[in-house]
Amino acid sequence: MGKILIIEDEAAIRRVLKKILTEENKNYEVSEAEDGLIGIELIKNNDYDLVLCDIKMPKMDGVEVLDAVMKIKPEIPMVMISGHGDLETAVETMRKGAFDYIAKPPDLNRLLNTVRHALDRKSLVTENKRLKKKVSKNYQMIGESPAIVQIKEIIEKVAPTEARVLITGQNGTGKELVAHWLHQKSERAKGPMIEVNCAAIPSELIESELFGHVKGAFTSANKDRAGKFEAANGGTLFLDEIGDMSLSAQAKVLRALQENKVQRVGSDKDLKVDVRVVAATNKNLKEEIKAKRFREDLYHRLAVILIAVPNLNDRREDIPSLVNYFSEKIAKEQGTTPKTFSEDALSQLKDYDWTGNIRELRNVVERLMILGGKEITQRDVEAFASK
Ligand SMILES: Nc1ncnc2c1ncn2[C@@H]1O[C@H](COP(=O)(O)OP(=O)(O)OP(=O)(O)O)[C@@H](O)[C@H]1O
Repeated sequence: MGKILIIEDEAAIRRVLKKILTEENKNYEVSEAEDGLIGIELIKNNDYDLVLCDIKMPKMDGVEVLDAVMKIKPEIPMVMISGHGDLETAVETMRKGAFDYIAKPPDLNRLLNTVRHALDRKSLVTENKRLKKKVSKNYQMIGESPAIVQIKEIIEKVAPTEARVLITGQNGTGKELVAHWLHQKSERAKGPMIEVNCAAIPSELIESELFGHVKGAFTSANKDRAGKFEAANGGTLFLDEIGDMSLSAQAKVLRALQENKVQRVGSDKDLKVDVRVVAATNKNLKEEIKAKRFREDLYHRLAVILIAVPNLNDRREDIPSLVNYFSEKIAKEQGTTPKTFSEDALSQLKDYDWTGNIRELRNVVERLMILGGKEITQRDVEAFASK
């Protein structure tokens, strides 16, 4: 990574900059443009990682070039080159989105440092974009049934707010998927999304997992450790299977939600946290409250918005599109071509006796793709779906 474009009308300066950069790093690939118009054309048609741009130039000055780049490729860091008279403009360009500026004549160390930093940031931005794409691909929510459409609408409305959400539904109905959407579509999407499966953590460890601990808090605590609340600072904490959380951990979670503060186990120092909590459960929390296994006050804190994810059996009309979606997904994962399912096969699967778990549907599709014919028929479904 190191495609750099220099936009500068003075040939001598271009030469010096190019020399410094190419001598510094053999991987820097430097191109030149003698004015802003040529520069912008090059930027449109190439993928640069960094642009060095003079401020004072005839035809189109550096500020105009910056404005144009911010519109067409805002992810490219721009480093402005300023002469004696335009230091103020240089500072102004930073407000407009330039990464930094260097003064003429360029100081070697400062130039190289700025270039390195700008390229580092570019690779971070690219990586972030790649991850975001991956995440949004992985978390597609398939289905046009009224129930799914309604859930999508609720997500659109609720995600941008700070409201806490309780997601209910049987195992494998898509609760985690809903939680990811809530995070992705919120202001907090730039921050972390941290997940804790409360059912998978032994009750004696859950508090340390959520709130962290200090060295010596218990026998195996040999150093200070931050908990998930701290890790989720600025983002979303997804407490999955919250119905399985111990009563003493529930009390601490309640305090964290009331005061936006946590204490590491073994410490009495309050740490401020800015976390949105989204929780999920397959249990009926109202019944858990009656049985004194779940705190009612915590329930009311968590369940500002309730999203009940329907069972697959209650939205059978989504099954054909889910089958096609999984067929494509599995084929991609295995490097094969997706199989087509005949109309009869699809309607057979639609009426199939599902447990309600979407993972079960995925497994059936995978089994049919392995065992079935070129096109999956009703006979394939009869023969293999329930085996
Ligand atoms: N509407 C949907 N479209 C596409 N894939 C889905 C949909 N709903 C669920 N899935 C997929 O089904 C699987 C199970 O969903 P998820 O893990 O969200 O369920 P869950 O209710 O959180 O399960 P558990 O209770 O076991 O934690 C995941 O791989 C998820 O991506």
